[in-house]
Amino acid sequence: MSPAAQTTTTDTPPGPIAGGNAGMDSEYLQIRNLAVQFDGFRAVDGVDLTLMQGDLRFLIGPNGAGKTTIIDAITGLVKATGSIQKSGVEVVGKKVHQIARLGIGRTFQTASVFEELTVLQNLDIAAGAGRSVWTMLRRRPAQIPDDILEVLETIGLADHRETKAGVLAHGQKQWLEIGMLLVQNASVLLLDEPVAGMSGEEREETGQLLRRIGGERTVVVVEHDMDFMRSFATSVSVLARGKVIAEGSVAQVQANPKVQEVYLGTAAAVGSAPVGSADADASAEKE
Ligand SMILES: Nc1ncnc2c1ncn2[C@@H]1O[C@H](COP(=O)(O)OP(=O)(O)OP(=O)(O)O)[C@@H](O)[C@H]1O
Repeated sequence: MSPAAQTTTTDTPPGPIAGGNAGMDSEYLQIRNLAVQFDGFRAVDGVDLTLMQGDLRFLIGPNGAGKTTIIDAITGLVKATGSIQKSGVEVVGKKVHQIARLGIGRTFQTASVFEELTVLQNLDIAAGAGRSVWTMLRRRPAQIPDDILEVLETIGLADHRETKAGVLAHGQKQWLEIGMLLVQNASVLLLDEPVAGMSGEEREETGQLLRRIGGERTVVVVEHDMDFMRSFATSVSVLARGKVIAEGSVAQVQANPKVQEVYLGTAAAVGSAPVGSADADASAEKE
């Protein structure tokens, strides 16, 4: 069953809304004055972001704006300065595995699943602790832990749990990768171009999946697909040359002259062109 087909009317957590939906006790990510340099080049240059649980935040901006580097900095893959706090705990300076243990997970532009293993085995490995491959292989379906069964339903792959990941459709691989973060109990999910290369139907289903998981988590989506952003973002931060140049609702950023300038230079453009398109990049370079 596809994720989109699984929306329930009872016990459905509140969906994402701008500013978050979980009140004072919610998880959050607070980024202050974040900077990343590569040989003196400031790829990320003094970025502040406040990301609340229940706010489905999109990070957009032309190619090279620094979006992926911000995700790399949050997850410890590149050295950064400044502060990144996850619910009060400082992340900058911690190692990749320590950051993952804090509940911060990410996906990559190309899905990184174990192609030779089944969907269930991939989720089992991601869930990790104490589950040997042997236990996993001998286990009967009834013994699948509840948390993994729930995630299989959430990502729409319950009927594919014995399918090898390598033969899944492109979209299903991305959903599996998101599922691998969910079984690790990641409360902050950083998704790098999750719908790149997907069909229209897969995009819609992915958006619905993000809505379902985004109500209870902090979800940040780096995306070039403007239609997808308009359909599912509850808030948007726009980056250009390593800096946040605008932030707000979809309507607010689309109406922002700085954003229009970074893209094609007209109001119509930011409403229609995919960000990062050749025209948009040419325009950004002319600034
Ligand atoms: N490891 C690296 N070494 C040197 N420069 C890098 C490295 N990683 C990224 N950069 C540079 O940093 C800048 C920001 O790159 P980044 O990938 O974060 O941009 P982006 O906004 O994610 O772009 P895109 O939308 O094209 O993925 C670019 O100029 C890029 O060339």
